[in-house]
Amino acid sequence: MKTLYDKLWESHVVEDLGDGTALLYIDRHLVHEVTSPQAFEGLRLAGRAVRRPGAALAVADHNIPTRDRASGLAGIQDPTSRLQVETLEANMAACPIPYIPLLDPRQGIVHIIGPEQGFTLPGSTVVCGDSHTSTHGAFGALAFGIGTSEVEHVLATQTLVQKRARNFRILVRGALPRGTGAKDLILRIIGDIGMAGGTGSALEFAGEAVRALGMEGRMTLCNMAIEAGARTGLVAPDETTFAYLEGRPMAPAGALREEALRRWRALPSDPGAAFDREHVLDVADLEPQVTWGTSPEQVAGITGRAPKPGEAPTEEKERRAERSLEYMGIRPGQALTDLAVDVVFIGSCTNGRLSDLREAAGILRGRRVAPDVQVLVVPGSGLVKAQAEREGLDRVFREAGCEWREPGCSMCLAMNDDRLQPGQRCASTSNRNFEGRQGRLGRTHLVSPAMAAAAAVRGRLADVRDFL
Ligand SMILES: CC(C)[C@H](C(=O)O)[C@@H](O)C(=O)O
Ligand code: SF4
Repeated sequence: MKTLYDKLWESHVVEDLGDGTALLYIDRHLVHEVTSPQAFEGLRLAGRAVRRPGAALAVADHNIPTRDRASGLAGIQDPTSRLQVETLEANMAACPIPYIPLLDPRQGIVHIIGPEQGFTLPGSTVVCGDSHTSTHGAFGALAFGIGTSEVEHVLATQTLVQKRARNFRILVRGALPRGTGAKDLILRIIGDIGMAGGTGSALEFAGEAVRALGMEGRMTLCNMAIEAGARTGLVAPDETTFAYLEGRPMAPAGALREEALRRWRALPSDPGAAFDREHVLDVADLEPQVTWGTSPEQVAGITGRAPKPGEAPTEEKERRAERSLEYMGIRPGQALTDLAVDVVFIGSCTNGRLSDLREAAGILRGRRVAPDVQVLVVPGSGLVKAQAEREGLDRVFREAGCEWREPGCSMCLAMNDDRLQPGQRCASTSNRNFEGRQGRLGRTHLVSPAMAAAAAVRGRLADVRDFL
């Protein structure tokens, strides 16, 4: 009896190296501009070629502006940012890896375009020089982030040495209550098990609440598995997965699809397979979640308060909470709905997909953004943007007073023009809230798209259930 993870691992071992490590075959490799330049340089210096260009897919996403795209590379003001994108373009011109250029309608965040193109498939190994590669585990793929030297290794050999992870099942009972979704669920899970709770493990999300999620919600869960310290996140593929993949440009079709479906259906963990660890939670009472600190584990329900001295379970957590509150400009015990926001960011590979934009638009429709709040809505890809526009979501956002931008990582991290000013407070649908993540001295509260929209309207962190 095997878990999904065991099956994925065992079917990709090229050679067992002992000590729990093995050389794995890598089926798919996503490439972006930040972690690939040195890898290509390394190949050049060693006189090596890319082993299987067709197994890779490249796109620029982190350093690109989300406005005035028409000017292309020339529109990138920051020299380091421009150099990274230029280098990616030069590397792609010199090798046959499929590349989605900046002005291509399919351009977008690497973790959004992979699934969208049908590049990410159940049963495969997927790597990228990016920690949030775990996102692709939502398809029942073994997907994990790698470092730049590993990017070079995969380019050269299509293999990678890995250490086998422990099996950790997160079993989610009950149905997600009104006003909550995948983002609230993963924030709650990280709050429960902690930012190091998943260390050395593959987190398999299971249970009825996970089955009920669409692919986009499952991607949100797996995206943040890494924020619980896990190697990767997984959801067993099922009919929802197969329906999502049907007709995608790079997914198997016809007889190949039939053959693939037979294999994919054998992937889920066998009933009774042993997990090294299990965490069970019931979501019947889950509230919309919001982080109050500078780690995703520092999270509470929106009706909650910032912690008071003496409330943390350990001395170390107490000190961390104290420091976080100081950085965040929050008084101990302050009600979270007291906190006024300056900026709202709706986007990222956590929550920049169509269902996320629909969710946010559902709250903003017919309402206005509070005065002096800047709201950035950044679709995760050009295809998400086009579909949102067909549905009139861009109008909903614009009429409410939001800015409708071009796809990219944007304000998820301070690597492009979109960033917080020192001291600004932001309700953000992204995945990281450490100090300076969205800009020097910026203050980030991680929330769902619906909660971000509610904060935009109220001008403070707000309970989205008041808007339903
Ligand atoms: C820039 C990149 C290497 C980084 C990552 O690995 O995750 C980024 O995507 C992030 O989210 O911090
Ligand atoms: S959207 Fe954010 S988390 Fe995702 S790849 Fe870009 S920077 Fe990393």
